[in-house]
Amino acid sequence: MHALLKAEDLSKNFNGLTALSGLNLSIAEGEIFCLLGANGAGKTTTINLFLGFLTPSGGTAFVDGCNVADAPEDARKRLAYIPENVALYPTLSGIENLEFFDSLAGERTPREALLDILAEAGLDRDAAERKAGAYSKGMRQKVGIAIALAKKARVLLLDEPLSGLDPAAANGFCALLKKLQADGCAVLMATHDVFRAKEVGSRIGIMKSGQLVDILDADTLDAGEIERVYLAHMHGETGQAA
Ligand SMILES: Nc1ncnc2c1ncn2[C@@H]1O[C@H](COP(=O)(O)OP(=O)(O)OP(=O)(O)O)[C@@H](O)[C@H]1O
Repeated sequence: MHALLKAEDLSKNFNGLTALSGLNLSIAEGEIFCLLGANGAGKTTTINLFLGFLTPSGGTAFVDGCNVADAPEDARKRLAYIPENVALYPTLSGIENLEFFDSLAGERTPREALLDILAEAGLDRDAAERKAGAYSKGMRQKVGIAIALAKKARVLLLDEPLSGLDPAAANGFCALLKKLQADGCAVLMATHDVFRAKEVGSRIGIMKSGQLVDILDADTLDAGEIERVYLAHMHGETGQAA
């Protein structure tokens, strides 16, 4: 399977602190890779290196075969990024925000088609016409997904997109991710939620102190087992497996 995200010996240091050390990882089309790890483990650093927001101290990040450091604009065209808090223009409606981000991505998708995309992301027409300043966090995440859908991004980078969502909103968000996965997207999602990682992930990576110390197959373990392996790594009871 074609790797849409690839890290080769990817590292990042900040003034002597190793935030990411020698990451080797391939994420194929149709795969959701969840990154678990304690605060400061290096998850956001990994995502920021794929986004081209940071320059690697060593190694290479590729998005759909495109070297991010050499061609950050090309790489960014192929991906969509959903942070923990999707920032929208509060005085614009949901549909106006989507129109704006669509134009930034160089698209001119007709308004009706964008309204359909918002509906697909779970935001009905009434909500889409309301000012985004009054949106809940879950509604803003839906616009984030709609931006990704409109862009036809093949790669999704998600940094704790579920934190603070109520169970129904988190469930809806995961269902959308599954749909994108079925369409062949590759997803890298940083999360603290073991249960959702098990539910939505194809593979689960465990990061500790800047290193990917284990990769688990989400299909063969239940959430309790994943949590046990995770905690064993955090408490230093397991050797490095990756
Ligand atoms: N711009 C920066 N300058 C200096 N140090 C940084 C910078 N960004 C991250 N770090 C450090 O790099 C390490 C990894 O941070 P990172 O944000 O990648 O962790 P994380 O796994 O995403 O954590 P969290 O779960 O809290 O979001 C931390 O020690 C952090 O303090």
